[in-house]
Amino acid sequence: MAPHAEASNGSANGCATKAPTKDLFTVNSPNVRYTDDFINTKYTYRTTAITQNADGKYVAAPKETLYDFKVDRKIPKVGVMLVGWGGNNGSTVTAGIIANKRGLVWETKEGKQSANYYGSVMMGSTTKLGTDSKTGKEINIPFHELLPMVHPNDLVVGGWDISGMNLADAMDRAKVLEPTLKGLVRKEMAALKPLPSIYYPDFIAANQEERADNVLPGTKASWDHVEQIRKDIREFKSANGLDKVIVQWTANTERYADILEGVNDTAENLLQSIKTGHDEVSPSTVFAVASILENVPFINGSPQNTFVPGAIKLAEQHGAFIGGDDFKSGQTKMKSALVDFLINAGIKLTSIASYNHLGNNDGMNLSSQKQFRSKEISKSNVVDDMVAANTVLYKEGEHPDHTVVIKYMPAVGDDKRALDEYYAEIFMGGHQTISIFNVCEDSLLASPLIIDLVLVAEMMTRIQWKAHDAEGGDDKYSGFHSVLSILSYMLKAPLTPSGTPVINALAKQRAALTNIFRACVGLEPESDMTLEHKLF
Ligand SMILES: NC(=O)c1ccc[n+]([C@@H]2O[C@H](COP(=O)([O-])OP(=O)(O)OC[C@H]3O[C@@H](n4cnc5c(N)ncnc54)[C@H](O)[C@@H]3O)[C@@H](O)[C@H]2O)c1
Ligand SMILES: O=P([O-])([O-])O[C@@H]1[C@@H](O)[C@H](O)[C@@H](O)[C@H](O)[C@@H]1O
Repeated sequence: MAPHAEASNGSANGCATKAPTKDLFTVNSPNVRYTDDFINTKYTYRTTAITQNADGKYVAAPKETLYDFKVDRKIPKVGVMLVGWGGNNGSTVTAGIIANKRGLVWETKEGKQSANYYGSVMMGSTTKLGTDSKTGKEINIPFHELLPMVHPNDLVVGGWDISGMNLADAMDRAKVLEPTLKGLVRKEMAALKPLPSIYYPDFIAANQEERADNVLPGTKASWDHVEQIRKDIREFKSANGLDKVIVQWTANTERYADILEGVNDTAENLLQSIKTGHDEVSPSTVFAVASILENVPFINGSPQNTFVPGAIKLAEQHGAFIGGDDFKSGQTKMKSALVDFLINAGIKLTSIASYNHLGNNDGMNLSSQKQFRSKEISKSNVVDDMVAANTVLYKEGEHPDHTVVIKYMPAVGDDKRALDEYYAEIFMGGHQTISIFNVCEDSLLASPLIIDLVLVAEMMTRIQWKAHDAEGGDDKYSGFHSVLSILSYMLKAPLTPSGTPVINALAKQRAALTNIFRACVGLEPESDMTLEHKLF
């Protein structure tokens, strides 16, 4: 097995498709039917339709839409190919999966530390299944058990990097993990070497050039690059006996690409622009196009506008999944929860100052203005929906002052220092000032998100839906829309289907993820009304 494709878990090319694992629960309902291969549900989606009558008064009417969902229970053998595999996130998540797979325990100054998946919603959190019919107590289950999901220990990891450093040396370069842990995974990591990648210098900071020693010929888009990446994906899948591959961008933040009519505005123009080597097509867009043409999900963990209109249209034409943008790991995750809380508590946030400094290579790349601008955009838009939803506090177009500052300070390495000040108006002219000092070990916060994005994106490839009707054959089923907005909980700037709203409020994002998964097994959304504890 080629080293670059060597499974991080050393898995043999055994049986690619596993039988359904033992389920933690079954749903007892006339609307849910289990077969060996599928969970079939008839689901009533209940919403409230609003109209406005002549005198401007709203009229709210309950609305029901019937869907059939079908979930493939067979858990496939899945590989993830990381673009930027040799980076801090890529090397850290790879070592983390190996450590969990082997159940490693290592010495630290605080004593023994066991491998875990803390920070992963799928692997580290629980969700309420329901209420015990005898005791009335909440029954919570691991989120991962809600649907038949891939286990991250079984993921095969590979990928590309413009730096040819093997993953053991890259792990040392990253300076994220404890030496004792690194020693336990070094041998396996040393056998993992990133595939050569495409490098278009104009899209990332000039300070990245010194590590670019593992690059394919050509410094701007070419169809050879698309074909090589497609070939890499096919070979990785075959060499590891995989059923599926997910590609994820965790490479450097690129500058925004200009949206140009005739260049990247349609799928056809984008494909033609790659063929003619247009210099406004970025490496991340080339990876997205190659993944779409291979029909493997592509997720963008960085803030640049990888998904130019032509790339989105291409994904829709091919029914391929795309998701992004920019892992929501620390400062912004906190912001999307705190702003939601403050505004929904009726507190008028008037100013948000977000500063951070960090000393890793990501920070060095972001010290270049054009790359910082990509990050500033993704970190700034996260409050828009919450502000716009509260017309009591904010007039049309009114919003809090919001500034984002990022500085590169090598000394602190990957341990980013985030300082935030939230300033708000409260009752009768009072003010509230909230200051937060948040040391984020960036790659240890981002790595579980990389895993969640893979697990959820892969699960979505096994969920189909159709409008419920009496006959409705298998051929009527479809996949979810190509743009996987369900991934938004893990992302700063959620990509949504054209014309649909962007939801940044963290609690709403998690509720959407939870309740869509519940619908797929025929369960109602969790409303937290607990009327059983109020009406008796
Ligand atoms: N908490 C976090 O770490 C976090 C949060 C949100 C977003 N991100 C984003 O994730 C990305 C990775 O973060 P990181 O800390 O691992 O950065 P990093 O700089 O350590 O790793 C990026 C890797 O990408 C490689 N690379 C650059 N261009 C490439 C190309 N065209 N093809 C293949 N490889 C390429 C670099 O050689 C490097 O190894 C960055 O864009 C960052 O902004 C990180
Ligand atoms: O997710 P978050 O902590 O808000 O944002 C982080 C930024 O604050 C940091 O400067 C950057 O280097 C990371 O890539 C990440 O984007």
